[in-house]
Amino acid sequence: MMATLPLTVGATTTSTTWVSPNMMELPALVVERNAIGDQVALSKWYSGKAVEDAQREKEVIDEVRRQAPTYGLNPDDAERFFAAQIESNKLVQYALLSVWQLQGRAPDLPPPDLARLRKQLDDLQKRLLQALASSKEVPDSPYCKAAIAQAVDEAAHNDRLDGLHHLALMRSFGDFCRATARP
Ligand SMILES: C=C(O[C@@H]1C=C(C(=O)O)C=C[C@H]1O)C(=O)O
Repeated sequence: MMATLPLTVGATTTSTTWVSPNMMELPALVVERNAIGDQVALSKWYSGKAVEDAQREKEVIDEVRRQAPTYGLNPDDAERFFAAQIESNKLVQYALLSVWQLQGRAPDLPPPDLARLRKQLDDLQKRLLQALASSKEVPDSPYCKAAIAQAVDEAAHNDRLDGLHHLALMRSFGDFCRATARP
C-alpha cells in the first residue's frame, strides 16, 4: 500500500503537511537494492573478490548519468543519489563479510552468480530512477529531513529490517535533502 506522510512541525502540532504519496516507493526500492547486497556479499565470500569494484561503480554511475534526462532528472542529482546507494551497498557487504569471518562460515547457500546479481541491480536502477523522479520535489522541501527520517523509519518497520539494513537505509538517504538551516 502506498503511504502518505503526515508531518508535524515543532513540539506542538501547528500544521500538517503531506509529501508526495510516491515517497514511500523510493525507500522500499532502496531496501531491495541493499538486499541484493547480501547476495553480492555471499558471491564475494566464495570468490574472494574485493567488495569495492571501482570499474563497475564507474559503469553504474555513467549509466545513471546517461539515463537521468530520460526521467527528467539532472545527471548530477542522479549521480549523487546513486553514489550514496553504492556506499550503502558496500556497507552491507563489509559488515556481513566481517560477521561471516568471525563466525567462520557464511549462510549455507550455493554461491550466487555476480553477473546475474548485477543484472538485477541494473533492472532495479530503472525503477529507482523512476521513483527518484517522482520524488523530485522532496529534497528542496523544508520538511525534507523530517519526511525522510519518517520514511526510512517506516520502511525499516514495514520490511522488518535488522540493525545493519536499517543503518544502511539511513546511509542511503544521508544526504538526500538539500541543505536548509534550522530557523
Ligand atoms: C554491488 C557490488 O559491490 C560494490 C557496490 C556496487 C553498487 O552498489 O552498485 C558496485 C560495485 C562495488 O563497488 C558489485 O560488485 O556489483
